[in-house]
Amino acid sequence: MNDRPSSIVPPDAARAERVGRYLDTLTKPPGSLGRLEALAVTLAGITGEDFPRVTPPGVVVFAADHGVAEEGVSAFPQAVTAQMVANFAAGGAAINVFARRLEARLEVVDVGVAGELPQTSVVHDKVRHGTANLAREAAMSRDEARAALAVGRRAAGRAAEAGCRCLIVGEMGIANTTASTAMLAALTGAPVAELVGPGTGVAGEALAHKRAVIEAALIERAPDTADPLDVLARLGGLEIAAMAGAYREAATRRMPILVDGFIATVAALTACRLDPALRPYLIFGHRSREPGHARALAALDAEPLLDLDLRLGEGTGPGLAFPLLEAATAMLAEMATFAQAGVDDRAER
Ligand SMILES: O=C(O)c1ccc[n+]([C@@H]2O[C@H](COP(=O)([O-])O)[C@@H](O)[C@H]2O)c1
Ligand SMILES: Cc1cc2nc[nH]c2cc1C
Repeated sequence: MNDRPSSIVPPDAARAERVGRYLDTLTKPPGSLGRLEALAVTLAGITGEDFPRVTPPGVVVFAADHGVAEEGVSAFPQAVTAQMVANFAAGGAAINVFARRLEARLEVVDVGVAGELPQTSVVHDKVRHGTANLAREAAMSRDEARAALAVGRRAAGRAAEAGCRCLIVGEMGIANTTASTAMLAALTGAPVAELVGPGTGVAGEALAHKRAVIEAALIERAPDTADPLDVLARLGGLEIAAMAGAYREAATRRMPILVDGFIATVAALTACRLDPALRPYLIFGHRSREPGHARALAALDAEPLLDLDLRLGEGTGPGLAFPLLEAATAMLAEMATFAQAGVDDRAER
């Protein structure tokens, strides 16, 4: 647990309740817009506004490399992390496409890519050139984990200062499903066999090898499972730490946070273990195909908005779910009440 008091205030429960009552005055049978109504209530509580605004959204993609890639745990080579950062910078990745449709502010942050990146449109906030191989030694030191958390806090702070009203957090890091699976096993006690999955597409013997690498690392790194920073440092990733830091900063600023898939949810679980006050600020964008995601969501008692068989990362699930948040706020702000529209409500019948 965190040794400092939380900087996150609880959502405004009284306002959320008032908005819930107001929803029942709008021209629809009470509750008939289902989870969209729950979303509107949640957003009112988070923002402290009767008519919350979520536009423009800010998308931050954290990129970092993983030493454990040398164990052959990914279907793609480590160089793809830097190559995809170049693709993000050029505007050609899936998240670029979705962010443009949302008119989102998009920032790509190098928190730990191996090698130097030339792109000027990328925020260079590198803590180290990729983690160490967690199969052989701790992925990083506690100080490096803290530094990566701070990278995330700064990025969320920039999004807020730029006027963003909702934070979408994505990641890019070859082999980060190995780190995330190891962290999730440590944080929940679930067997690796239940959590491990294909990531970018490993199958058959390669998947059995990935499982064995993670199981051995859990024994050899022996993290203190009650200490989330220890789990992060020994088994985690720089982008995973940065995501956790970004969530915390956004919650401190009362911004709703849309969480992506497997890696993003493991980062969210880590951040909630560091500070449980974060949890009400998290809205889960989608259920990933990665098998461990179900367990990570269950650990957070989370029900995601979409289930589209995605397993990409980058913030793409939230990029697709964001229009639901917009619809929830527009419904609240623009629908007529029974009185305004001259529609009989049940009480008058
Ligand atoms: O978000 C997810 O649920 C997700 C599931 C599987 C893979 N990914 C992405 O794929 C990469 C990690 O896969 P791997 O096989 O290299 O560990 C990393 O860049 C993630 O963004 C993402
Ligand atoms: C091509 C590619 C794109 C990605 N985006 C997020 N993770 C990724 C992994 C790969 C391999």
